[in-house]
Amino acid sequence: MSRAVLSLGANLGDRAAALRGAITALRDEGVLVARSTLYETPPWGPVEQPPYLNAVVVVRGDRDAAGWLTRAHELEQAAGRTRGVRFGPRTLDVDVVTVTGDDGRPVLSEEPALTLPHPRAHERAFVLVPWAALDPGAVLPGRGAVRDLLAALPPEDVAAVVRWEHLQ
Ligand SMILES: Nc1ncnc2c1ncn2[C@@H]1O[C@H](COP(=O)(O)OP(=O)(O)OP(=O)(O)O)[C@@H](O)[C@H]1O
Ligand SMILES: Nc1nc2c(c(=O)[nH]1)N=C(CO)CN2
Repeated sequence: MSRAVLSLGANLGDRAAALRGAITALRDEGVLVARSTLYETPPWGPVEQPPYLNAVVVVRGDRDAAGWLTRAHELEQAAGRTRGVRFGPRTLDVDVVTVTGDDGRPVLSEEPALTLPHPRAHERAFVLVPWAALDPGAVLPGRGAVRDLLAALPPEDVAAVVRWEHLQ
């Protein structure tokens, strides 16, 4: 049994359907603990591409860290994702942000195939804003409180992450 925080993102096709489909699948299999609302976010990184919808979910179930990565890849495939450019556009991206074992300890890994906590989560407003809204006391192991990490980001990056359901 472990608990994982997953980051979901989509910027091609019906973005909301892709995120909602993944969240519904996790709920239906009984592992969804909590989900954020959907946020529209400017593209992070070096690739010019359309805006993303992002969300963060907390899941708990009978999987180890590698098992959550496998589930993440299955959800991406179910949304029709094909592997393209690094940091490039996609129908669904599911990243494993952090995993906590039943003993309450974070799983730490430096393996390229599964680095935990996710090595770029601390610098991504599209992860930190939904996560802090979902769990104001959240901590990114090795980096600190999510609220403090958000305070360290450029304010314009944080302000650009907008609750999408309010825009509809
Ligand atoms: N914590 C992690 N969560 C998801 N994938 C990871 C993680 N650590 C390592 N990986 C590996 O990263 C590889 C590339 O993943 P992906 O194509 O989603 O990268 P990306 O989305 O372009 O970049 P990023 O991971 O920074 O969002 C995956 O095949 C996976 O094995
Ligand atoms: N806003 C935002 N930007 C991104 C995202 C994402 O989910 N949201 N995912 C990426 C894939 O690496 C690259 N850039």
